[in-house]
Amino acid sequence: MTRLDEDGVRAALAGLPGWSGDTSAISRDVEAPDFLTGIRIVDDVAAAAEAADHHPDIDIRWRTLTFTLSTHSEGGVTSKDVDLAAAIDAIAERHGAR
Ligand SMILES: C[C@H](O)[C@H](O)[C@H]1CNC2=NC(N)=NC(=O)C2=N1
Repeated sequence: MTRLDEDGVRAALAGLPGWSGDTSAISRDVEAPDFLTGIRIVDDVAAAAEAADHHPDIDIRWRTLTFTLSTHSEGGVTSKDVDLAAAIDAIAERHGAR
C-alpha cells in the first residue's frame, strides 16, 4: 500500500463525483433523506469498513453526513480510500441519499 501522489489523487477524484481533497485525505458530504436514514447509511458504511479493515472519519449533523478518508498507516490517501469511497457512494445511492 503506497500513498497516491498529487496526480494519483486527481485521477481518483475524477472518477468519484462529489469527493474532494488532496494527498492527505478525501471527503464527501452525503445528504440523507432524513436523520434515521442517515444513521442507517452510517451503519452500512460501518459494516463495509469492518469488512475492509479500513475505517472512515464520520461527522453526523442531522441528515448531513461527512465522510473523510485517509490511510493512517501511510499518512495519506491510498487505493484503500478510493475503494471505500466507491463503496460509500453505492451505499448512499441505495438509501436514496444525494
Ligand atoms: C491493524 C489494522 O489493519 C489497522 O489498524 C487499520 C484499521 N483501520 C484503518 N483505517 C484507516 N482509515 N487507516 C488505517 O491505516 C487503518 N488501519
